[in-house]
Amino acid sequence: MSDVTLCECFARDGLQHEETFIPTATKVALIDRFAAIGFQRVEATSYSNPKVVPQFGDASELLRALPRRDGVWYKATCANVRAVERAVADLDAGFGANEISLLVSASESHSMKNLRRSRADQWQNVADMVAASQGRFRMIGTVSVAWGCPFEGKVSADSVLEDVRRFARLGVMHVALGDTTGMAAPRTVKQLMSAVHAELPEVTTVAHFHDTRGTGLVNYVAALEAGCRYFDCAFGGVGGHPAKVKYGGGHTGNVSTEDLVNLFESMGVSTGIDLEGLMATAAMCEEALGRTLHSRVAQSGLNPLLGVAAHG
Ligand SMILES: CC(C)(COP(=O)([O-])OP(=O)([O-])OC[C@H]1O[C@@H](n2cnc3c(N)ncnc32)[C@H](O)[C@@H]1OP(=O)([O-])[O-])[C@@H](O)C(=O)NCCC(=O)NCCSC(=O)C[C@@](C)(O)CC(=O)[O-]
Repeated sequence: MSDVTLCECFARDGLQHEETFIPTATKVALIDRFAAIGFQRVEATSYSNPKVVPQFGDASELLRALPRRDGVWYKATCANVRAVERAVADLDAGFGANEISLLVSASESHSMKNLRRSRADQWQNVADMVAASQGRFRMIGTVSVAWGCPFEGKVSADSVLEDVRRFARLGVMHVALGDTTGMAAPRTVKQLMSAVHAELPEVTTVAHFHDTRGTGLVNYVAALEAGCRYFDCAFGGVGGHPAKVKYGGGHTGNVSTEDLVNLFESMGVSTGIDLEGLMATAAMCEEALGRTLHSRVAQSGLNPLLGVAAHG
């Protein structure tokens, strides 16, 4: 049993803004590989409107082809009721995701840009999505821009806390808090995470930090210290947000899986990930995208002290 549960997000958050369509067979091989090296949660695809996000036009085809592994949660992102209906239809057809994420934004402007709905309308949407899901999935409530919005600036921690309560009232007991454009810092991470854990211990928090400003790893340590045990990451730091073009902000990027695994394991926090497999998989991800990705560990190698008692 590992100390933390990592969700490998390369195939969804990672690929979301890749302009080139990655062949379905390549995605399936990578997702299966992620599960094979120890990821118990893998974000596999999104049931977004395929006209808006063509990269996921193959969601059902991909999930149909994906071999299942015991104990692995395959997540599909859902932004509206139509998305959940597609997830249910796939389950009815004998395949599909066993985990879905339901999206809200902590700010009005981000909600309008990302989901094309006001927060109030999206919360109604979430209630409808929960009903449409028929209790057939593990549900992950996801609050974007939870530590700051690129358009509005400060986001009220009380408002985010209320969003977590609303998910819990709807029976969504896993809630991911997203630092969508890298505005969190360790102090604010600890404050918000600790407040959620103190008031809602029955909710499992998931930390979803982007490395927009190089704060991803320190924020993950802060979340760990605040009691969070579920973390999102993506090989090569791929994905994040299309900050430059559409959403304001600068460099995009998830926290690199290789770097996060190396950090946690160096701290003595077991991730359950096979370390040799990690490095080989990083190379597969680079090959799939045809470029060098953003991971210090992929370039420099794992900490040589891993597996060795640090002070003799
Ligand atoms: C925003 C919405 C939901 C508005 O969806 P909408 O209000 O239905 O509007 P629309 O204009 O997109 O839809 C019009 C047409 O598309 C169809 N349609 C509509 N939805 C679907 C669907 N799901 N699947 C298949 N078809 C769909 C719909 O049925 C209709 O068809 P028509 O009647 O014209 O033939 C939609 O445009 C959409 O899915 N957009 C993509 C949203 C998205 O993927 N955003 C990025 C998510 S990442 C994120 O939120 C951040 C996160 C999670 O990573 C955390 C973090 O970083 O902090």
